[in-house]
This record gives sequence, C-alpha cells and structure tokens, in this order.
Amino acid sequence: MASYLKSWLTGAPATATPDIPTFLKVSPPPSDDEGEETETEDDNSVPAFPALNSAQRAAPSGPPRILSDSALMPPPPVPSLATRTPGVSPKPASSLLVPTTTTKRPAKPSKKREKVALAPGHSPLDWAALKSSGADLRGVDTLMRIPPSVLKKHRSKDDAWSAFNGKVYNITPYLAFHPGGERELMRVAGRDGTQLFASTHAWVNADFMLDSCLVGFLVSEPASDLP
Ligand code: HEM
Repeated sequence: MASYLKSWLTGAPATATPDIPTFLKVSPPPSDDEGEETETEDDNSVPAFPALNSAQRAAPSGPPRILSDSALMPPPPVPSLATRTPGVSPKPASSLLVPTTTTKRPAKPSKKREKVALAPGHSPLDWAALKSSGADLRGVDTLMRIPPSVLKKHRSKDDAWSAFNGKVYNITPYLAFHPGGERELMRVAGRDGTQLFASTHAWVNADFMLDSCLVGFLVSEPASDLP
C-alpha cells in the first residue's frame, strides 16, 4: 500500500500492488498544474461515459417521447385583476383585488395646513443659499443668555426673535421664506415658540434651518428682576 502511494506520487511503476483496494485504482482527476505528474503509467483507462450506474443508461432507449396537449399541465386560471372593470368596486372575494380604499375619493386637505405662495427668490433653496452665504443673519456680535423679559422686546417684523428648544433665533430674515407664511411665524415673535412649532410640524429641523440666525440661549429670569 505504502509503495503504491509512493509510486503514484513519484511516477515510478509500483513494485507490488496485490492489496490495493479498487477505489484507489481510479485515475485522479486531471490537475491544472501540468508540471506535476499524478498518473501511473499503466492506468490510462478512460472512465465510462455515461457512468455505468447513471439514469441515462437506465432509461429505455429510443427517441424521446413528445407530450400531446392533453398530457401537458393546464394553464393557470385568469387572475381576477385582469377581468375587473376600472372604477367599479369588485366583489370582496379574492385577496388579489385592489383594496376598496383606492376606489374612494381622498378627503380634501384641511385649510389650516395650506402653504402660502412665497415671493420669487424665497424658496427653501434660496434660504439655504442665503444662510450659507456668510451674510450676517443674527444681528448680534456674540451669543447671549436671554431671559423671557428680553425676548419679549423683539416682537416686531423688523426685529423678531423667537425661542425654539431653548435656543433663541432672529427670525426676521426667515419671515419671507417661511412656507407657512409670515403671519403664522409672527405669532411666536417675542416668545417661546417650541410648543406651537412642534404641534404644527415637528418633522421640520429648525435647528438646522436657523443655525445662522442663532442669537443666544433662553434662560430663566434673574431673581433680582422677578416682580
Ligand atoms: C422659525 C421656525 C420655523 C421654521 C424653520 C419653519 C419651517 C417650516 C417649513 C420648512 C415648512 C414646510 C413644511 C413641509 O413642507 O412639510 C413650514 C410650513 C408651515 N409652518 Fe413653519 N416653521 C417655523 C415656525 C412655524 C410656526 C411657529 C408656525 C405656527 C405658528 C408655523 C406654521 C407653519 C404652517 C401652517 C406651515 C404650512 C403647512 C405645512 O407645511 O404643513 N411654522 N414651516
């Protein structure tokens, strides 16, 4: 056995092979590495093809059987979606039907949330360009600690401050750009607008939209100024 393996690896003829099991006599698969010789000289037999135990050999000989129409699988039934009449409510029998909700007219959007027409040059993109242009939109030199009494003083259109989530912004430059209109935004001028803002459009990122308008941080009234 050992001498057979040695001869198989070196290419030299085997000296004695009486105890070789039959599975070892099968040729090794051809190798990509051409430099290495892997076959013994006397084992050049081509394997049987098709294999002796293959289904191909077991099959009855003769030309392949051609199936007639009746022997073929029947076609699938016509799906109900293909036969529906557009605009007509289908019977709710099949799970493939369109949902009945799509046949109903959508409800009219409420007047309360309508957007206003913005003046030319005041689109959200224009605002983005303005706020990143480096223009001074704060109107103050340094960020301040702003108590409600100070915030209250900035409530005119020309000088409007408002607090959102503890940050005070100069909203005057943004007024003409606000998709909800100037009037709505002026409702929070001079006061904390966090609640109104959140109940109107919590998904809007005010911190990002107004970052260049930040004037300071809302703080509680100093004790000495309390009435
Ligand atoms: C300064 C902070 C605010 C910013 C940055 C801001 C920003 C925006 C933005 C981006 C939209 C368009 C939303 C969308 O298309 O989904 C919008 C719409 C609107 N905003 Fe504001 N807003 C502010 C404050 C307010 C406040 C305090 C009110 C209410 C008093 C308000 C009322 C509205 C309304 C009614 C709309 C139109 C309806 C809608 O878009 O759903 N906004 N605002």
